[in-house]
Amino acid sequence: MLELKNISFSVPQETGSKEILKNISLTIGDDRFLVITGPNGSGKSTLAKIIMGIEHPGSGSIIFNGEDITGWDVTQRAKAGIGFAFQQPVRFKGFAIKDLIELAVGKPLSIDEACVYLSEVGLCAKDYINREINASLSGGELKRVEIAMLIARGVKISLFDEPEAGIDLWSFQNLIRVFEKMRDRTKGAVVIISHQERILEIADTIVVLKGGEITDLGSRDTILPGLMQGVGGCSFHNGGTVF
Ligand SMILES: Nc1ncnc2c1ncn2[C@@H]1O[C@H](COP(=O)(O)OP(=O)(O)OP(=O)(O)O)[C@@H](O)[C@H]1O
Repeated sequence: MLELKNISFSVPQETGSKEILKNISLTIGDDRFLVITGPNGSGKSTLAKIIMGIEHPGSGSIIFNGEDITGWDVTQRAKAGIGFAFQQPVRFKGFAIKDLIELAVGKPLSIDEACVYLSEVGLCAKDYINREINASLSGGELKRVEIAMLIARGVKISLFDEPEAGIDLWSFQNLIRVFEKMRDRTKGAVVIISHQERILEIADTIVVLKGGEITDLGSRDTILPGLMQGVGGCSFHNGGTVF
């Protein structure tokens, strides 16, 4: 369980400082599928960076399974089981997909063992296992490889910042299926930052950030109808995209 307690974060500006997150308190329970949404600039990515340890809060504390990890860096948090998928997946030159899966698991694997993780994310394993991580892989394929790595690492919290960014509708539909499977099977929490209605629809819990504050938090069934009607912080709805 991850607890954010009264988290505030500011950046210095010429005219003083700008408060980006204001007194955020949020508990992310195990086995929860939580989606954080809100308008552009509301502080979602900053909150993700605070959870990862890329940024550190000016005040407040972060407790992970009872331990205060506020001062921990990215590596310490990664080792403790907080995994992160980048908005633009990293491409490692000269690395095959199998190498990445082995790196994630932390030991050599047989082809069959490595293939299990690829099958989990809907990639036909034999076509991919020896492919190099390079520009020949589509954005959707790269994202699925990243998710396979998080599954292989067995992280306790998987964090995705706008996984829909830069992928086509077809790949997006496949990604949704992978997330649905992850929600049903993965032990541990999944936290997704997204504007997409299709992702909000599979959330257990939705958190709405606005102006650096949590303006709404609750189950999908209580929060989503308000978002879709423009109540509770939604200012714009267009083509399946909220906000
Ligand atoms: N290092 C920084 N210096 C100055 N301003 C910053 C810094 N980091 C973030 N901000 C500002 O803080 C606000 C929140 O940014 P953040 O990226 O967290 O928003 P977001 O909700 O993820 O937005 P989006 O939906 O557009 O990705 C923005 O106004 C951004 O310009």
